[in-house]
Formats: sequence, C-alpha cells, structure tokens
Amino acid sequence: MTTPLHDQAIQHAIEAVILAADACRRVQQRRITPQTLEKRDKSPVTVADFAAQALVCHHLAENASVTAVVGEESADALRSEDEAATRAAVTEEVSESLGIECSEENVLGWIDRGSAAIEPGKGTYWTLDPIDGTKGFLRREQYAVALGLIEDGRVVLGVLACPNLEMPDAPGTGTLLAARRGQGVIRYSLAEDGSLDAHDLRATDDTTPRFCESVESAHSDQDQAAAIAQRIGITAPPYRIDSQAKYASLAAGLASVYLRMPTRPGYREKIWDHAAGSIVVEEAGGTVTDILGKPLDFSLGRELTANRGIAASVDFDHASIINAVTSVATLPSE
Ligand SMILES: Nc1ncnc2c1ncn2[C@@H]1O[C@H](COP(=O)(O)O)[C@@H](OP(=O)(O)O)[C@H]1O
Ligand SMILES: [Mg+2]
Ligand SMILES: [Mg+2]
Ligand SMILES: [Mg+2]
Repeated sequence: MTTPLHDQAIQHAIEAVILAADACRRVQQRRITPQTLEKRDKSPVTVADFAAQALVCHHLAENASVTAVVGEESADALRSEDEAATRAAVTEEVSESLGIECSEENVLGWIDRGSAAIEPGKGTYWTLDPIDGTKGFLRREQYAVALGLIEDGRVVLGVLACPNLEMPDAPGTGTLLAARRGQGVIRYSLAEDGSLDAHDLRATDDTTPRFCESVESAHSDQDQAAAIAQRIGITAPPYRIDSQAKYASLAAGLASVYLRMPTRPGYREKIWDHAAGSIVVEEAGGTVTDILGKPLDFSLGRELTANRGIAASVDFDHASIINAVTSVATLPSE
C-alpha cells in the first residue's frame, strides 16, 4: 500500500499504527476482562496499551529514519514481580503481532524506546499515544492509536487510527486519518484485516452544527461546554466520544466544534493527546487552539504547559467560540 501523500515517514507511521490497532482489536475481542494496572495518576493502562507502544516503537526503530519516540507509557510498572502475568500477556500479544517469539526483555526494551530524552523545541521526534481513550477501550467504545511527528517544536505529520469509529459512508470498518503539514489529510476506512480504502474527507452531507466532547466528565467540564454551545447557537445535543476520535469526527464533518474545558487546577494537556489529532483537523481546513484562543505550543516538552484546554473547529467561526469561552466560562484556578 502506498499513500498518495508520498512520504516515507507517513508510510512508516501508517504501518506502525495499523500494527498497533490490530493488536488492540485482538486484545479487546479476546481478553474479556482486560488486565488493568493503575498508574500513579490513578488512570488505567492495559495489556493493549503496552503492546501497542512496543509494536509502534519496534516498527519505527526497524524502518524509519527518525526513531526517537516520546510515548505515554513506560515499562517500569511491568518490571515488578507482581506484574509477571501482565508482562507475559504483553509479550504474547507482541509476539503474535510480529509472528516471532519475542523475549520479555526485548518487549520491555521496545516499550522503553518511548522514553526518548528530547531537547524540547529542538530536533525531530515522534510522539505516541498507544491507546488514547483507555477508558473508552475498556468500555469497548471509542479509542485511538495516535502518532505524531514533531520537528523543531511543530507537529508536521499525524496518523490517527480509530478502530471502532465507523463513518456513515463506510459501515463495518474503523477509520484512519493521515495528515502531512501543507499537504492535506486523507481519510481511509480501516478494515478488520488492516487494509485501507481512501474516501472523500467528508463522510456526511449533514451540516447541522454539533459539538463534541469527552465522555469522561473528569476530563472536560461538560456543564461549561453546554453553556458555551448555547452561546454560539449550537442546539444539537453534544456528541460524546472518547479519545482523539473527536478530532477525526471534526475532520470528517460529523461535528464542527470540539471543546475540552479544564476540570482541575494545574492539569496540563499531554502532547500525545493532541499532536496527531490537531494536525488532522488543521489539514482538514480547521482551527485548533486552546480555550483562550492561543495556538498549541508543542515546543515545551511532554506537556502543553503554555495552554489550557482545547477548542477546535471546522467550518465554524472559531473566534465566536473563544469569545463565548471568555464571557461564559469560569476556569479553575492555576
Ligand atoms: N483531568 C484531566 N483533564 C483532561 N484530560 C485528562 C485528564 N485526566 C486524564 N486526561 C487525558 O484524557 C485522555 C482521554 O481523552 P478523552 O477524555 O478525550 O477520551 C487520557 O488519555 P489516555 O486514555 O491515553 O490516558 C488522558 O491523557
Ligand atoms: Mg493513559
Ligand atoms: Mg491519551
Ligand atoms: Mg493513552
């Protein structure tokens, strides 16, 4: 398969993300009660998050010219004696995906390739969310494998696979979007066997303005978002979906506004939660800023420390959203 965006990096990114998405699908179907660990921040992480990170890092290391990865997960938790069963399960899944018998040490090493030391704002590195929306994944709802390429602090490429995101014009398949800065974005349907089929970017003729937001009220203040939606004249009920599938939905015309309203003082968005999604929306002709209208600054390391929340739009007056935020919302103190 070659992509019309004609770019080795995007080709490798798509291959890596499909490998990971396929492993996620398999884990979701097979492991009925997914083994879940809890990270220090109390968020869940599963066998599939670790396997997906190992697979993407391994594929990039073997094939791509840029191999540094800033990923969400690390193998630290898996190394403990208590986690022998999870470690074995992750190794089994990675081995099955690659069709070779892998050692636990190799798999842990591939996961840890996602802890590259970077100089913020300088050089070129990938940022990876092996499963964005782990809570959606556990509910068997929406999740995404998200891989972005950052060059001197700017996102220049993004691939977003949403294995459970079915578009109206491609029933029974997931969705994959691939964007290159200045070259647009292509929407593909992603079949169970990993094959891709290109579609028009827009998946629907319905132009009713809709806003989308997190399913998790702890991740975005839904009451504030409702007040803002009302202010900007959106009357349709919110489209609540997990993960960067929200950015995919905007790019494909299923929603026009994405709001992520801070719920906690001091929380900073992570680069892997927005790199791929934001370039997909921008290359679809949309706008992505924080809720105060500032451009997202990916040059500061692992977090978007200069930004608060997210406001994204396609085919919508972006300034009116920011005006509504400033007149309606009360933000949590720093
Ligand atoms: N208090 C908070 N505010 C905003 N985002 C949060 C948050 N706590 C966790 N998240 C992020 O929300 C992401 C999921 O996004 P969404 O709510 O849009 O589905 C999580 O990604 P992971 O699932 O990769 O950990 C996590 O990084
Ligand atoms: Mg997480
Ligand atoms: Mg995430
Ligand atoms: Mg994640």
